[in-house]
Amino acid sequence: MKTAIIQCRQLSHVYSGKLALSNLNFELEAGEPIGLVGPNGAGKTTLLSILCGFLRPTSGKVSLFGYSPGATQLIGKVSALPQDARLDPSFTLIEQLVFYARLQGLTRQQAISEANRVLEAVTLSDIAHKKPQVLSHGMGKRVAIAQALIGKPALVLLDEPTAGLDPVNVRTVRSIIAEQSTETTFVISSHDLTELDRLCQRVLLLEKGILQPEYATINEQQANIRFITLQMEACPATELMAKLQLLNGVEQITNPQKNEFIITYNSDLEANMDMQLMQCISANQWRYRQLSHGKSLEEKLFFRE
Ligand SMILES: Nc1ncnc2c1ncn2[C@@H]1O[C@H](COP(=O)(O)OP(=O)(O)OP(=O)(O)O)[C@@H](O)[C@H]1O
Repeated sequence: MKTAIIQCRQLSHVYSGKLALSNLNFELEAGEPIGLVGPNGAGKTTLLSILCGFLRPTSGKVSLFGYSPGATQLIGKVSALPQDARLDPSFTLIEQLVFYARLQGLTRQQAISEANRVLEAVTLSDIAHKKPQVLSHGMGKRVAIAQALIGKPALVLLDEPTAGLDPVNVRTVRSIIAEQSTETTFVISSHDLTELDRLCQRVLLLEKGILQPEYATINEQQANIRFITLQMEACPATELMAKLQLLNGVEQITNPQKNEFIITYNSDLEANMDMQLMQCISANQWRYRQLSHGKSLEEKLFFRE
């Protein structure tokens, strides 16, 4: 039986009269990264701060691996990257990482080797002996992630890890998370749904402090009902939808935004729907931009029926 790494029961938080989290109940198991999404002010940072032990909930129960957040038993097991992580300008990167590794109880030699390991994981070994002043914003974020990876924690909480990063750094952070996910479960809060879609199989959606229960996991769907998301170059939407509707197995077509179509189909009736779609597009000399299986996370969360 899988054990819960995070358990929240009737968890609420109020800031001087303002309800930020309302009666959250959920349980998460170790595994693939977990996304935490919601509009500004939804309560994501509040929830992560409670999980880190920085903030005590107003009411309810939270446990990580069976312990209260901040418990000494969780040192080395749980770590966090805050939204605005800061580095000390007076010390080199390796000195700061060694310091944090020592705080976890490692010997000096172990701490040096661990600091080098995490710097390598975020591909910054070449500037290990530089001070933080040389870091770009993206590199600073990667050092902070390196710090969160010290001691190979089982759970890492990342608040907006890619916010404000250029596409190259976003890609690097994404691959760091993907690579480390074999031994660490990440909980990642982000506004970037495309990013989370690539990384996460499971998503928690918060709206005004309330967890939307049906979206605790996003990948459940009836086995034979499948989706294809089709992005087209400019095309006659009404004609395209009418023609696709005639294809064998198609149940429904929606057009949530310009040049984007979601085809719902029954895979028992038509297993090769993508081939059928391509043939229909080609026969009509339309041009497509992208065809992907499934719905995007944005569709699942914000265009739900
Ligand atoms: N220290 C505080 N004092 C009072 N209210 C606060 C405090 N921190 C957050 N809030 C309020 O609690 C609610 C949840 O805020 P929180 O920062 O957790 O949301 P969020 O989902 O992380 O938002 P964002 O996406 O903008 O970072 C908001 O209405 C916010 O104004």
